[in-house]
Amino acid sequence: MDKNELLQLAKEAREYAYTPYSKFQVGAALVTKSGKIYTGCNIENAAYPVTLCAERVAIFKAISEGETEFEQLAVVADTKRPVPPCGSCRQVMSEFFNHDMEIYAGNLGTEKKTITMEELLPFSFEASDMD
Ligand SMILES: O=c1ccn([C@H]2C[C@H](O)[C@@H](CO)O2)c(=O)[nH]1
Ligand SMILES: [Zn+2]
Repeated sequence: MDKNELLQLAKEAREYAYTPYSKFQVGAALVTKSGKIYTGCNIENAAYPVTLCAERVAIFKAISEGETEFEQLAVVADTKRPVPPCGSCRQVMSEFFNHDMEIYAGNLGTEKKTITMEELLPFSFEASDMD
């Protein structure tokens, strides 16, 4: 689907972010190969490390409904540059996304960056490394 439309859905999902601690709201929108869209927002916790990022919420929502193949992911936050997904999310993404899958990072304005999974996390540890 259109990159800008997906970034807009991520921006709307961001409004649901539960961020009493950081006050930093993030939204994500994930397109499946079957054509569905799963959104996510970051959800924090008084025990800080329990926090889940917007990207992982969107991915886990999809996985928990039987979706395992994905086409595009958008992520948006109120940042100067397009928001970079954290390392934990990159590892989770690499579990489910093909190397050539496109990730769109954006901000609340017009800054955006398209990056592939392979560019986002090169030389990533994968199941096949345990063969
Ligand atoms: O790509 C990112 C980066 C950070 N966060 C969240 C985690 C935490 O709630 C807050 C500050 O790190 O932002 C995300 O959801 N996605
Ligand atoms: Zn993350």
